[in-house]
Amino acid sequence: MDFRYHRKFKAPAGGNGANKSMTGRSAENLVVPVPEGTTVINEVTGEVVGDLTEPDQELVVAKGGRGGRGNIHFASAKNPAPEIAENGEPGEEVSLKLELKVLADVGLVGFPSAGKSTLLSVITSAKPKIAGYHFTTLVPNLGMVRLNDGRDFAVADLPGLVEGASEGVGLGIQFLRHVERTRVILHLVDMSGEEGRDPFEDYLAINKELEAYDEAILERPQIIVATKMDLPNSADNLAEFKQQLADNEQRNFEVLPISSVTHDGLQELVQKLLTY
Ligand SMILES: Nc1nc2c(ncn2[C@@H]2O[C@H](COP(=O)(O)OP(=O)(O)OP(=O)(O)O)[C@@H](O)[C@H]2O)c(=O)[nH]1
Ligand SMILES: [Mg+2]
Repeated sequence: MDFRYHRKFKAPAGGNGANKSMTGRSAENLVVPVPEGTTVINEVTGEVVGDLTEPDQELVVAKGGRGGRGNIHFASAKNPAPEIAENGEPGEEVSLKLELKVLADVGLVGFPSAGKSTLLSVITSAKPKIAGYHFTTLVPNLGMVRLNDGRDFAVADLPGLVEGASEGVGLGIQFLRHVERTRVILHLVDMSGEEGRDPFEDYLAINKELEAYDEAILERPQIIVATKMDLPNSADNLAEFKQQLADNEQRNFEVLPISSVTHDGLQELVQKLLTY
């Protein structure tokens, strides 16, 4: 929000050089604070200038100009106090794009209404919007899982993905950069079969979109979370899903069944996430 209306930042000018051997005074540095996880990109060349991932990390994006030299610099034996001094040079000017990649440990992806926000709401203290229609989540939600022993990790709940997301359908794809750096991706698949959905088709469709976004994402650790296991057809659908997975998938992703309603499987899931 800070950058919405304030887009130009200019450090104050240093002083010019002058007589009486005065070198131009340096001006104060201008420091622009950004959140952790900000990638700084040169808007013109597209080059990544730097990645601010640590607290208090700093990056110089534009150097000030060389200060003007005072008259003593131009002194000679003949003229020990010349009446010339230099002006300072202008500082660098750059156009930058700041991109925030949320530094979550765990990223939740899946079809709309797969139960991503509900899962976030039961394992963290976050209170995301939850509803029975698609695209309830419009921007990522973050929550912290905190254990009694002091361990914790951050979970990012993303807007749902649909077929064609990588070509701009729906709104999920623009947020996928948030899972690029998570330690593990939780791929939520609704096992209820409601609305005539086929869990395995959903699963394949989402992976296709992830792959189209960035092939490397599918190489990242992924756990398949089978959701809504409290609903009547879920157990049968899960058995079929596992069979289809074994028949069609080379990758060996683990499948963890959960219900955010009965809380079955949640503890196992959290324990598993601690190992990443
Ligand atoms: N029975 C049952 N219903 C669930 C469970 N988890 C979520 N739901 C329901 O499924 C619907 C969608 O849940 P959300 O958590 O909003 O789904 P989402 O994946 O965040 O959806 P988008 O934000 O649209 O991508 C809601 O009506 C939830 O109450 C579950 O474990 N069991
Ligand atoms: Mg949601």
